[in-house]
Amino acid sequence: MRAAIRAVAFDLDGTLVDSVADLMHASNALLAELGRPPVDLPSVRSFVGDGAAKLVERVLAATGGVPAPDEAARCVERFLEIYEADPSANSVLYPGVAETLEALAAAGLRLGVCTNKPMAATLRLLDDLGIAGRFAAVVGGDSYPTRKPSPEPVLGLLDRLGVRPEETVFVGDNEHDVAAARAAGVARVLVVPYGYTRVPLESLPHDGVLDRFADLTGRLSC
Ligand SMILES: O=C(O)COP(=O)(O)O
Ligand SMILES: [Mg+2]
Repeated sequence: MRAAIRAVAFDLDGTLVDSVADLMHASNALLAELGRPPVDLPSVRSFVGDGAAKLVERVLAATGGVPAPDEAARCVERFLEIYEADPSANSVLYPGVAETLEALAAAGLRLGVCTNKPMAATLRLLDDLGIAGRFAAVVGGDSYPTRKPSPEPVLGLLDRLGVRPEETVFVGDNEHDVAAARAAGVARVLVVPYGYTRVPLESLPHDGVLDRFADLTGRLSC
């Protein structure tokens, strides 16, 4: 018999929040300080998903090249300083997210976030958008030695939520979410079609596409 679903784990960027405008803003503030040209929204969108250090590396590669490791590390630090100061000025929840989280929490489900975004910026963003209180646990890209597509942060999140993988549905937007959740052994992996995926969703081993985020409430029973 299949275990009943007791928890839902969510990816953040591209799944719950359209955050790319603020990531672009922080990237361009860094580039201006370096005397480099700005990057545009579609480029930044394609750079998101592997955490802040990779995002900055891709931004630098696209605007004149990646500097030596020390200098690149300073760029990541400066980017985070700028981004963490205001990660939500132009970021919005996708349609249906606030209502659906409220309905799931009211139904007694344990909700969690597993993102590759560093924790400090993640907590500030969730707080600014008014949904921090919905989550019983949050795991960021710097919470464990590895990030998604490793299953480690997913398993860490489930541990903090006090649920087993077979009692959990994971909702994400890209190939790292599907790989990490599958490797963690969750009951079901659902994907949203509006996020920042770099590969076609139909090529990924997920269990279904949520055409509307609100459809999630109907997809949690067997
Ligand atoms: O790459 C990031 O910083 C965040 O990405 P995620 O929330 O989609 O995991
Ligand atoms: Mg994502």
